[in-house]
Order: sequence, then C-alpha cells, then structure tokens
Amino acid sequence: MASELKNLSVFSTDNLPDIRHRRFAIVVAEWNAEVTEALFEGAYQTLLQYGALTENIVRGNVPGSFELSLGASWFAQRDEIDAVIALGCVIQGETKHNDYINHAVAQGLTNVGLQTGKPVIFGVLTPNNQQQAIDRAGGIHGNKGDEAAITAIKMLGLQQQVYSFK
Ligand SMILES: Nc1c(NC[C@H](O)[C@H](O)[C@H](O)CO)[nH]c(=O)[nH]c1=O
Ligand SMILES: CC(=O)[C@@H](O)COP(=O)(O)O
Repeated sequence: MASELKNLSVFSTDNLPDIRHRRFAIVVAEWNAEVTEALFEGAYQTLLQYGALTENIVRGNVPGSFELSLGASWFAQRDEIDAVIALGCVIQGETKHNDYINHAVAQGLTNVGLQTGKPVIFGVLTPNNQQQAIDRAGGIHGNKGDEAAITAIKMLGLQQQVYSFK
C-alpha cells in the first residue's frame, strides 16, 4: 500500500510565518480518547515548537467527531481566534455509521472555513481499525496532529500573503 512503512507526517517547515500573536483553537473529540489525546499533544507541541504562545492556544472538547463542525464554528466565529484545528478519530464499525460521520465532519469543517474565511483544519483520522489509528497518532506513520498544526500555520502564512499583496 502507498502508506506502508511511511512516515506520513513528513512536511516542509520552510518559510513559516511568525505566529507569536496568532490565536489557535483546538477542538478535540472525546471518542477514542487514547488516540485523540495523542493527536492533541502532537498539535499542541507543534504549535509551540513553531512559535505559538501557550496563552494563545485554547482547547475545547466535543463528545464525538460529528460535533467537531459545530464546536469549530463556535470558535471560528470569535474575532479573537485566527485558526481552528479539529481533531478526532472515527474507527470503522460494523455498520456504515462511520461513513456518515466522516462525510458530515469533512463537509462541515469545510463549510466553517469557507463561511468564516479562517483556516479550519481537518485533523480527523478515519481508520479501519484501532492499530491504524495508533500508527497515525504518534506511531510509525507519524502524528496527524502535527500535520494539522503545520497546516494551520501554513494557511495563516498564505492568508497573510494574500492580504498584504499590493
Ligand atoms: N463511533 C465514533 C463516533 N461516534 C459518535 C458521533 O461522532 C456522534 O458523537 C454521535 O453520532 C452523536 O451525534 N465518534 C467518533 O469521534 N469516533 C467514532 O469512532
Ligand atoms: C463509527 C461508530 O459510530 C462506532 O460507534 C461504530 O459503530 P457501528 O459498529 O454501529 O457501525
């Protein structure tokens, strides 16, 4: 498979913007907390590593990934928030329930970003089983939380470039 034995969290960190004064909301789904906590830790530490201040990062919990869109929307509508990172893990079950959640949250988070004009990052794992989730939350395939944080930073950099273009 394409992702076999690959660290999927390898990304360029060239030309990242100054984020000292940027404020981030991280919305975390409580379902599969062992995984989502690892995603949160990866996102939080990555934001700090690249210059965010602890006082400029706020966390909110939602029951499940389906609720990430509304939680993200509440934060994104606040003038004080510059970007939102949504973290969840939807593990395939016996029915199609995971498909409905995954499609709803992907579309929902997309809509929040488009409606607010702010980076709203899809940091939701959609694995077939627990091991695939663990492998992508600090395991052999990296940490989707790290990727989500870098994505938020990069999008703020693009936003800054767009709005400063003369
Ligand atoms: N099975 C998983 C869920 N299910 C709960 C939904 O996200 C939602 O909270 C419920 O349908 C009520 O609206 N959530 C996950 O994040 N991960 C799962 O594996
Ligand atoms: C993905 C989920 O919603 C989880 O509860 C598994 O549900 P099911 O086994 O009923 O498909």
